[in-house]
Amino acid sequence: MSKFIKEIVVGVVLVLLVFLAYIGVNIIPIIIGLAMIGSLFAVVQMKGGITVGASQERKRKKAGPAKLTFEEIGGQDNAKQELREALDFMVRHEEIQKFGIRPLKGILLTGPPGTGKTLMAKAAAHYTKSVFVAASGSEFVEMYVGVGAGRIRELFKEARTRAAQEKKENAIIFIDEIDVIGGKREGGQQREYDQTLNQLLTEMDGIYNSDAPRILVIAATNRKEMLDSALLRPGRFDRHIQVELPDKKGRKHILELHAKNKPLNADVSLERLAEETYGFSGAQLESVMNEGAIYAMRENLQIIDQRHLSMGVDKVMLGEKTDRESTEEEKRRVAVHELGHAVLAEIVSPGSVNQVALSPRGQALGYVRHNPQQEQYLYTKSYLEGQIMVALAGAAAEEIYYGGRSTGSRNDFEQALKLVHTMMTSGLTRLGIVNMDMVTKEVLMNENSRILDDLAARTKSALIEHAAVFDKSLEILIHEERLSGEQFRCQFRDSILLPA
Ligand SMILES: Nc1ncnc2c1ncn2[C@@H]1O[C@H](COP(=O)(O)OP(=O)(O)OP(=O)(O)O)[C@@H](O)[C@H]1O
Ligand SMILES: [Zn+2]
Repeated sequence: MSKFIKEIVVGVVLVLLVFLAYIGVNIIPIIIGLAMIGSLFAVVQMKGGITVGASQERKRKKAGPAKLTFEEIGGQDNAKQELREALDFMVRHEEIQKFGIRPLKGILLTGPPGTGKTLMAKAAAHYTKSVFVAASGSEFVEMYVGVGAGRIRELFKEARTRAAQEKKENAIIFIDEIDVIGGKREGGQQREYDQTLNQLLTEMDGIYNSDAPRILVIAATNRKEMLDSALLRPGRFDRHIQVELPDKKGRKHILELHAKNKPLNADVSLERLAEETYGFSGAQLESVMNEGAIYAMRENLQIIDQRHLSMGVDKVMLGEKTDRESTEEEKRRVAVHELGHAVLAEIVSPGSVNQVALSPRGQALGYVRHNPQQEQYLYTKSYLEGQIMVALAGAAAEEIYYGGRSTGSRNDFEQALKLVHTMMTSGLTRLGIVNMDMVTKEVLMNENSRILDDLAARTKSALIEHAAVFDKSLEILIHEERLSGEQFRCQFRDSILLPA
C-alpha cells in the first residue's frame, strides 16, 4: 500500500472514532478490534520482511568473501585499468588531500549482465584493503515505505562497524542494480523509492563528515540511461566505467580461468572455444565450462573433451535438449526457416555456414551455426545490410513456402531492428548523420520501415533465385536433421554447374 493511501485511511479512521465518541458510542471495543487488525497487518509485513531478508542472504552468499583479485577477472583490460586508476585516489589519499582534490565517493559500473561487474567491485575491495558490503537494488523492491531508507542507513552503518572491527581504513559498499532505486523520478510508482534514493544521496554527501573509514560506493547497472541525474552529479557517482562483453582474447582468458579446476583433455583448444562463443558474457562462458564438465561426467568419463564443451555452448545458447519430438509439420517449418537464414548467410558471406540442424531444444527448434568470423570493430553499410538480410531470411523463407510467418521470428526481428538502429546512429542511412534526439519519431519510423521493406524484398528475391539449392538442402535437412557446411556448399556448387 502506498504511504499516501495509508495516511488517508488512518486519518479517516481517527475522524470516525472522534465522531463516534462525540455522539456517545463506546469506542473502547472498536479500538481493541482495530489494534488486533493492526497487529495482524504487522505480522504480514514481517513475513514480507523475512522474504526480503532471505533474498539479501542469498545475495550476500553470491557476493561471498571479498578475497578476489583483478587477476582472477578475465579480459576487461580497459575497465580494470580505469578502475584501478580511480581506486588509487582512495589508496593515495594523503597526496589527494595535499592537492586539494575532491575525494572520490562513487563509481558507476555499467554494462550488460554477467560481464563481471560484481567481480570488479570485489576486486576493488581487495585492491584497496577495504571491507566489502554488498546489496542489490532488487532487495528494495516491494519494501514498505521507509524500510528502504532504513536499509541504506544500515548498509553504511555496517560498513563503519565492520571497518572498525576489522581495523580497516577503507570500506566499499557495492550496490548492484542501482537503477531499481535510482531510476528517473517521473512520478508514478517511482515515488515509492524516493526516500530510499534520498537516503543514499544523503549518506553519500555525508561520507567525509566523519573520519574513519573512507567509504566508496560502487554501483552497477545495465541501464545507465534510466538513472536519475541526481545520482550522476559531481560528488556522487561521477566516475563511470564501462564493462563490455569480452572480445575473443578476453573470452579465452575467462575460459582459462574457469578451466583451472577442471580435467581437460590435452587437445582441447580454448582458443577455438573462444571463437565459437562470440557475444557470450563472462557468466555464460562460466556456464559453458560447467555444462561441458557435466556432459563428460554423464558419460562416465574422467576427462572433458572439446565435444563436451561444444555441447556446453549449444546448451547455453539454446537451452536444454527436450525429449519432446516435434511433429513432421513443425519440423518442416523449422527446417524452412533455418535454411532461409543459412542460404542468405552463404550468399552474403560465402563459406560462413558451419552447420544447420534441427534439434528439439528449448525454444529454438533448429539453428544455424556460423563459422568463426574475424571479429570486427568497424562495420560497413553493406556488411550490416547483409546481416539484416540474414536475420530476416527465416521469416522470408516461411512466407515463400507457406504464404505466412510463424511466431518463431521474434528474436530475428529484434536482431534486425538493432542492426538498423546501428546503421542510423552511425550515419549509414539516407538520413545521413543525425542527432537521434533531434529527429522526430515519425521520420525515424519511416526510415526504419523503408530500410526493412527494401531489405526484406531483396532477401526474398535472393531466396527465390536460389530455390534449387534451397529445395535440395531442405530434403537432406529433414531427412538427416543435420546439414554440414560442406554438404550445404555442395548444393551451391551443383546449382552453378547445372542451372535449373
Ligand atoms: N570477466 C570475468 N572473468 C571471470 N569470470 C567471469 C567474468 N565475468 C563474469 N564471470 C563469471 O560470471 C559470474 C557472474 O559475474 P558477475 O556477477 O560479476 O556479473 P555482473 O556483471 O555483476 O552481472 P549482473 O549484472 O547480472 O549482476 C561470476 O561469478 C563469474 O563466474
Ligand atoms: Zn530465425
